[in-house]
Amino acid sequence: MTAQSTSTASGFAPAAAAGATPVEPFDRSTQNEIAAVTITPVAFKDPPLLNTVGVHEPYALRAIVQVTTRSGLTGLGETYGDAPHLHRLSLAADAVVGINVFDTNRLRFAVAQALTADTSQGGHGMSGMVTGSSTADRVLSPFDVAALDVQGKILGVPVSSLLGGAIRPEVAFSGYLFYKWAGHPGSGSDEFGEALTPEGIVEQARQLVDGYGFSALKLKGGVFEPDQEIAAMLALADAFPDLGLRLDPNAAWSVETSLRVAKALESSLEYLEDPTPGLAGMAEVRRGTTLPLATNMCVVSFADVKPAVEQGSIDIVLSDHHFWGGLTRSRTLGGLAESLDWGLSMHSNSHLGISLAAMVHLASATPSLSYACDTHWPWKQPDEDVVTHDLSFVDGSVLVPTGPGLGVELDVDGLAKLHEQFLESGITQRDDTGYMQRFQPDYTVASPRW
Ligand SMILES: O=C([O-])C(=O)C[C@H](O)[C@@H](O)C(=O)[O-]
Ligand SMILES: [Mg+2]
Repeated sequence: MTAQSTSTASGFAPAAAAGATPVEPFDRSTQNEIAAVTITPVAFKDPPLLNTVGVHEPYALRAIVQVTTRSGLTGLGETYGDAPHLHRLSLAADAVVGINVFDTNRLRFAVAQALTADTSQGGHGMSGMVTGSSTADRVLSPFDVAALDVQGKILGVPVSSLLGGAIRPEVAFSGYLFYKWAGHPGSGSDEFGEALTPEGIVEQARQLVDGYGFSALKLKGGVFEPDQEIAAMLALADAFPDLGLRLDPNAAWSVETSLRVAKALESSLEYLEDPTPGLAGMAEVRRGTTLPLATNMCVVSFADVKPAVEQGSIDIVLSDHHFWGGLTRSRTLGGLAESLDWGLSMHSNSHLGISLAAMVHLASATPSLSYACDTHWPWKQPDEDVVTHDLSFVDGSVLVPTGPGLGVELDVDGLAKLHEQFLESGITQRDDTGYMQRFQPDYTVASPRW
């Protein structure tokens, strides 16, 4: 998908324009205007990771956004690859042509305006585990990241410098543990093997800690009876007494069950993530436990912040530049967390190297970040990516790239291969539930389930 045009930028969205007078960008050079946008959907291999809505399909989808200026510089962004999201990205791609890459406010309003007539539903790339986040912010995100990548290349500085400067030279990540089948049905065992018991989870944790040196671990729960997940967390606490532990059932529990689990794990976790659905339910759980409550489900956009504060729903918000409007707006979230005295952590979906680089730059330049960031990285095949880079995990952390922009280079062959894989996969929209039902036809989703 390519949008190429010489038209000028779209105007400001009416709501955003109220009280604001559009001015000429400081950089009048047309050389830094966006001349073309290319959107390439890709698919990469993903193991059968279980969660409360089903199981990951054999391929995870992403879309790679390339933004090229009139001077021929290209910036990269990465986002979800579901069909409705691809459609919205293409609407936005047309709208951003002609905008100067330094004018990220204008990018935001052009994207919002391009989506006003869009009536397509769904396709948010999260298989139902994040609801209510802002569609415009999701679509904006890869354009914002790509614009910052180009800005960095023009100025010869890393993206972290454009976000206020790295205040830490490396970013700590948390290993992401999943219950999983040995392999996708019919394809034998993968290199991680089965993890369906507390012992299996401890063994998986050992693999991740040995391979990456993580200092924190998060278990994706909401898969088995809460007592089994409590047992898994206690076994992890026993095996890894020095690591920060988190449990995230993606709102699979009632308030009552959440309080029971919180009591059992009160001295073993650094936080409990989204035990129960909704701001009110979270607030009720929070009143009954001393365990900090974190979320990437009930506070997922700026509109959620005020009611969450009013109701006292959370202690920690998980940022994620993919649904908080890119790196520029994620900085705003960092500032809000700081002033609200919320802890700040970072959420992750299955992702490739562009997103890893963006996460590292953002985390390095976010003073209020108070926890190791989630990453799905270990579940990706090392030979599948769309960029070349020297990002690697040492003692659970990734060094912040110091080269211009994101510090990653497009791997044209890698991109072509993963695009081909996307076409061959036949997957057009993430559907963990539908995939699960192919093997367990009576499987249903419930929130809360227990
Ligand atoms: O923290 C979370 O809620 C997630 O990471 C949601 C993800 O979608 C994860 O559960 C997954 O991919 O199965
Ligand atoms: Mg979560």
